[in-house]
Order: sequence, then structure tokens, then C-alpha cells
Amino acid sequence: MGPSAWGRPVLEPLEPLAPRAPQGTRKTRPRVTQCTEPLSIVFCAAEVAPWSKTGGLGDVMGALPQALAARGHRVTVVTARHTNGGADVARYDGAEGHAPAPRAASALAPCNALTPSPAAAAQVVPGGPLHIELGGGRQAVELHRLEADGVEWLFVDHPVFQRPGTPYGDANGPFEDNLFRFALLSLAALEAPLRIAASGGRSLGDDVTFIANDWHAALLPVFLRSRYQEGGAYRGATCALAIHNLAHQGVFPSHAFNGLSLPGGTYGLLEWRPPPGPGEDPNNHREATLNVLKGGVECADSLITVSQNYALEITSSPQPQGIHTLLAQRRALLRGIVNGIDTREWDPSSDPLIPANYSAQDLAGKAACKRALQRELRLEPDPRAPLVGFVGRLDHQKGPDLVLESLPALAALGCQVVMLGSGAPDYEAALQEATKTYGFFFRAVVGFSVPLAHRLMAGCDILLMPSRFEPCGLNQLYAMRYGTVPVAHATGGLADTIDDVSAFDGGEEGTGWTFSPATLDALAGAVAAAVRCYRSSPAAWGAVVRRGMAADHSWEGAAEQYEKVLLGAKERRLAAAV
Ligand SMILES: Nc1ncnc2c1ncn2[C@@H]1O[C@H](COP(=O)(O)OP(=O)(O)O[C@H]2O[C@H](CO)[C@@H](O)[C@H](O)[C@H]2O)[C@@H](O)[C@H]1O
Repeated sequence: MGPSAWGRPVLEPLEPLAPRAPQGTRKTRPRVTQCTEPLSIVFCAAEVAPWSKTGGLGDVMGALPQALAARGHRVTVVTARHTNGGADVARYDGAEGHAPAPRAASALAPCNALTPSPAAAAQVVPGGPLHIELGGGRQAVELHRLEADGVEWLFVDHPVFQRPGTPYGDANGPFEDNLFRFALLSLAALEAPLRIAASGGRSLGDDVTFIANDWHAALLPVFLRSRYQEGGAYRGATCALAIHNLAHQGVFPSHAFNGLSLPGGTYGLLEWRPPPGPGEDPNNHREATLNVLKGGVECADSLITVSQNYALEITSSPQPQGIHTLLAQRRALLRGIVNGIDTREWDPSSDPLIPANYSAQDLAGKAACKRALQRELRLEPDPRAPLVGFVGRLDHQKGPDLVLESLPALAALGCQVVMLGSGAPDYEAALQEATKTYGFFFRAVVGFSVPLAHRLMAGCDILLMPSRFEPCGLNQLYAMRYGTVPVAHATGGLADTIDDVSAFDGGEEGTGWTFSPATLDALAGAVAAAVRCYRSSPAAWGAVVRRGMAADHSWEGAAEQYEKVLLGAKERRLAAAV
């Protein structure tokens, strides 16, 4: 491998990318040991549960920092203080009269329901606003600080984060100034530790370990090098880039570079001309764009993605913008680490958001949850009808169209089906339409409701995940913990985390059913296999349920793997400095 964009050699990793576990191999997590070399870790992310969750990134940011703090690291999370005042994402609970349970803020709908949440208790960091050079001017941002669960949470306040919608956009699409908004967030994450130390807080020192998440924070390593380290600050710092979803890369017209207040010499790091697609003229050079994620990939000291299988997929098969070619060149720095889940929030034995609690030893509560869900959705309260659920963004990635197309097949199997999701207006309309056509066994809830997501995980028998691609996926992990059996496309992290029952001889292993390719026939075939087991062999079904519930998907193992990657990058940095 040649020199990096910074003229430093790209060093070989500690271990090569592990190949995907073969079918019929149980996927288990390593146990953890305490870290003896504490790091100062600063996460930067666009969304964080419970304050601004819209999807899986928020879940990860709401739990991984605590897991690293529990291992003895000093952990800070920097995110935007999204205050938007809207209420649309909570409309299901409002309209249907299902008020969120009076619990932690995680029970609330996402960013549109910020009050009351721990953010309200965050204190403004003294010393006045930070002044950040960006977009041709000095931007004044205020930091709000909160310490909880052993983690320091910093919320960046600026007018661009105070508007209706999600952290990313509104009904009209992505916000037009997203490049500015997320550049500002990335710079604030670099400034924040300096301000906290200057205002009498703990100093993180010079060798901070930054973890930038997705394209929204991918300018952080670029700014770190060009605006800080070249000027003598953060000399020992490193930055890991965590890729949660390569489908979103932050692509803008190339002239947008001028608004980033970066030295002209860094343009090449962000410029990207997607290579010609298969069958296209190889001399057909596409127009240059500014690709923020590409800049992050070029500058990060290490790259992390959220499952081993996805790490292989994104370096070996064509990806949006053709970025797999660059990732393949940087493969030596890339690690796939399967996400964990917050086992305090997602615990059927204590979850206050579900009608009855239960455990693997006593599943009576799960049957009660199913009855309650059928009643709530006005489905026939038939305990023998396999209740199939889908929860997720209504996006091509998640395959909601495949679920809708499979409805006749699922009806023929005697299933009841419920979908909870929000997203693309066309899909939302299609879900509403299907409720009219298939009302005798199908219900759709269009909206974003964390409490309902919990009730679905507890009340369903099967969770259907026909994602066309899935970097990791969290819902299959929640489902297994709630004794709900996943039936999923064998892609990305779904293949890494679900042991396919049909791949094991004798049916005495496995935690779900997987299928490939992501077609209607394959999906229907896998659901049929699951339903056969459900109906014909309650003992075998119960064993699948219990194995899923027993699997360890806590964050501890993943945190240990993060730590290894971060320490490795630090060692390489030290070695390069000698
Ligand atoms: N309508 C709704 N109401 C309530 N809750 C809803 C909901 N729609 C989605 N959710 C919740 O949002 C989260 C989504 O998690 P996913 O793993 O599917 O993440 P997502 O695809 O957003 O993110 C990306 O990042 C994550 C984290 O790394 C990867 O797991 C994933 O593969 C990748 O695509 C889950 O907690 C889910 O229950």
C-alpha cells in the first residue's frame, strides 16, 4: 500500500480482516477484561439517544460511550443541541392515546420531543460562546454540558440546530446547509475539549482519541490534521472514523469546498470523481464532487464499520459513489465490529414500556404482550396466528416494499402482520393503502414511536428484516432479546448476528432464519420455514426463542474491540513520531 494522503505510510493492521463465519457456525461474542491504558475519547455524532435519536446511529451513541467509560476510559460525546419544537414524529402516541410511559427520556419520541430530558438539566459551559471560523465568518456556539453514566455529554448550541424536523432535514428533504451544519459540529468537537479545560474542567490532554461517526462528522479528521496538528495542537491525537451506513456520504458540488475554511491543499482529499459503472466507458470521467466521507476515509487513523461482514462487503462489492475502491486501498485500517445493544433499555424482564414482563425461564408475559398487541391493533386475538412484525425507516435499504409484496404469501401462511415505520412519502402511502386492502390481517403504523417499537418486539413472534443491505442492524438483536425470532436477508450484520436454524443439522442450533437473495420468493420461503416450525413443533420453536434470548449482545465485547482498534492507532501514531 502506498503513502497516505498526508505522506505518512499506511501501516499494516494488527490482524487481517476476518472472513465471514461460515453458515452453521455459532456467532458468539468474546468476554471482556478491564483496560489498563485509559484513553481520552471524544465521540462526535449527529444524533444521540435519547436526545435526538432517529435511527441506529442514535442508539449506538447512547450506549457505546458508557461501555467504554465502564472500561476505565475518559469519554466525552459531542453532539448538536437539536431543539425543533415539532411533534409530528410522536403523533401515533398522541392520536391513539398511548402516552409514552413516564420513564427515562428514551421512552420519548426522538428529537421532536426533547422535554423533559436530561438535556434540560445540562449546564451552559462558562466562559462565553466558542468562536469558530467557518463559512467566511466567526460562528458563536454555546456548549451545554451534562455528566451522566460516567460520560460527559456536550451539546453544541447554534441557530442552525434550532429548527423543525429531524437532525438532518424536514418534509422538504435534507437541509440545504447541512455541509455547514455538520462542519460546525465537527469543529465544535475539536474546540470543546480545549474550552472545557480552559474553563477549569478536566483536561483531556494532547493525545485525544476522536471517534467521528458517519459523514456528518467525517470532516473532523480533516480539520484535525489541517487546522490543528499542522498548527501544533493535538499533536498526539488520533481519529477513528466509524461508518454506520455507507449509503450516505455527504456529497456536494465541488465549489462547496470554499465554505469549509480549509487550506486549498486539502481539496484533493475531499474531491471525488465516481469511477465509471460496470459496462460504462472507462474513459467516461464523471464530474468532480465534494465527498465528505471520502475526506474522512483519507484522513482517519483507523476505520471502523459495524459488522465484519459489512466490512467485507464495502471493500469488495460496488458501493454508492464507487467508494469501495478507496476503502479496499485502506482495508488494512478497517475493522468490522458488530454493534451491541443497550441491555438496560431493552430488557423484557424489566421493560416498563411493555404490558407484561417476562424472561426465558417464564414466557407467560410474552403471550400476554402478544394478546395486548393484537387488541391494541384490533387484530383477531388468536394466540396461534404467527404475528410478524417490521420496524424501521421506510427506505429502499430496509425493503418495506418486499414486506408489502409478500402480504398475500403471508396471508396464505395464516400470519398476522404489523409494520411500524416512517420515511419516504411513497412508502408511507403504500403502507396506508395496504392497511385498507389487507385489513383482515395487516396493520401499518406510520410514525416514529419508541414505546410501540418496544411493544412490537415483545408482542410479535417473528421480526421480518428484508433489508437489501444492512451494515449491522439493531432490531434483530432487540428481537432476539425479546424472544421474537428474526427472519432476515443474509446480508451485512444480519448474517453476522443471526444463526440460521436451517444451516444446522438436526435443527438443534440457530436463532432465526435467513434468506438470500432479497427476493419475494426467498423471503416467503424463509417465513414459511419459520411458520412450519412455529406450528408443528412448539418445543423446537421454544428452543429457537430461548437461544436468541440467551445470546450475549451487550456492548462489553464490542467496547473491548473498539479499544483495541483505538490503542492500535495510538501506538502507530507514537511509532511514527519517533
Ligand atoms: N418508526 C420507528 N419507530 C420507533 N423506532 C424506530 C422506528 N424506525 C426505526 N426505529 C428504531 O431506530 C433504530 C434503527 O436501527 P437500525 O440498526 O435499523 O439503524 P439504521 O438503519 O437507522 O442505522 C445504521 O446504523 C446502525 C448503527 O450502527 C446500523 O445498525 C444499521 O445497520 C445502519 O443502517 C432501532 O432502534 C429501531 O427500533
